[in-house]
Amino acid sequence: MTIAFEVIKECKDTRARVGRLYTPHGVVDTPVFMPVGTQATVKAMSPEELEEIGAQIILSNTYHLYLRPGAEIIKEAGGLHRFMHWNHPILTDSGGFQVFSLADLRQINDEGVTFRSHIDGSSHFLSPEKATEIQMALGSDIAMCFDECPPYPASYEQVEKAVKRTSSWAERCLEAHRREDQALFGIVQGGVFRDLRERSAAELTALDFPGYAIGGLSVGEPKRLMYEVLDYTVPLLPASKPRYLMGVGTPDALLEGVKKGVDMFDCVLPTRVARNGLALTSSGKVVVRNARYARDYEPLDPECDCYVCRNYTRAYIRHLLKANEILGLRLTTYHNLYFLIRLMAKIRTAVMEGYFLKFAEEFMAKYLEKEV
Ligand SMILES: CC1(C)O[C@@H]2[C@@H](CO[C@@]3(CNc4nc5cc6c(=O)[nH]c(N)nc6cc5[nH]4)OC(C)(C)O[C@@H]23)O1
Repeated sequence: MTIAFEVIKECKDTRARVGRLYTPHGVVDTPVFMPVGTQATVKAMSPEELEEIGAQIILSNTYHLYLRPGAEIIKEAGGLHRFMHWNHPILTDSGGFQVFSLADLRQINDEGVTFRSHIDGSSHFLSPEKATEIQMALGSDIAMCFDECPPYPASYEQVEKAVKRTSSWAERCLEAHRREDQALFGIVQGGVFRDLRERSAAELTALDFPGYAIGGLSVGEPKRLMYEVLDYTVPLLPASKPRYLMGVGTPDALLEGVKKGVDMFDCVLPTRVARNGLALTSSGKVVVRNARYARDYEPLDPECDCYVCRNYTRAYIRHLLKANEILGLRLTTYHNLYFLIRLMAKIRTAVMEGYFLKFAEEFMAKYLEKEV
């Protein structure tokens, strides 16, 4: 069995649950936030710093690694874990979504996708079989099916077509998947149409994957629409298997997702906004680049106990960012990742001890979405 999942504790007044995901590279306590390491690195962080921060599992991308350095090099290097010196679980996204969101898409048909590389414009073809072979070569602990994620908004017909293709491609991925020490997760599509979500979930759960992702969300739809889709999609997935909400998210979305029964999350947010000099704190966002922090000798978050908040001030980090010093990016990234990973640890404790709903309400009362 490449992967096993057990629910440890269920919340009594929400769908939240604490679980444990057993993978070939170690155990993951869920709900979990996965830092994104698109090109075999979580930008600006070393693996040792990620361990210090408490990262349990990271995400990497088939599309990017296939284009550069190429799956063959990573395979020759002994696989992705060895290549990037990360000896804990890795989940790889299948490339479907990245082709749509990054590449110069040339053609999509039932066979697969022809596209031009966003790096050098060279022409490539990705199919369910090829995306599966690449992930087997990378050796991630969890591979994702090659799916079609429609944009938002999209017509019913467009989404229906993507559901049909996603289901047929899922069967082909299952057929092509040959790695005993790697789990393959299915991805449910269906946009914001309830009947299409029901159809996609039925077709994918019939294939009995060890875990399921909810795709097609966090692609520009209003948050309340995403929550509505989660309310009727999560119950369609087997309660005994991990549920992964792709591309999410912000602290409020993580809390809502956990409340609705999601176990796994990933998002570029903490690392991406760090590069714009934005810090996530318990009382909201702090754009530390702003002049107002020039003489602010407090830590990024006075309530945070991370290495950055114990040793540096907003004034210093602002100076570094303004001076385009690399350490500025590193310190802000370190703190943002720590903030989200720490939030997930607090969520797990709150579920275990039966006060999750109260915790969520108190956290949101303090964490104002607007900048503080
Ligand atoms: C939230 C935030 C900050 O995350 C950023 C940016 C725009 O949204 C993101 C995150 N949302 C997101 N939804 C996804 C859906 C799928 C999917 O249906 N299938 C597969 N295989 N992979 C997926 C990956 C996904 N990522 O997607 C890109 C374009 C990667 O940048 C991310 O806003």
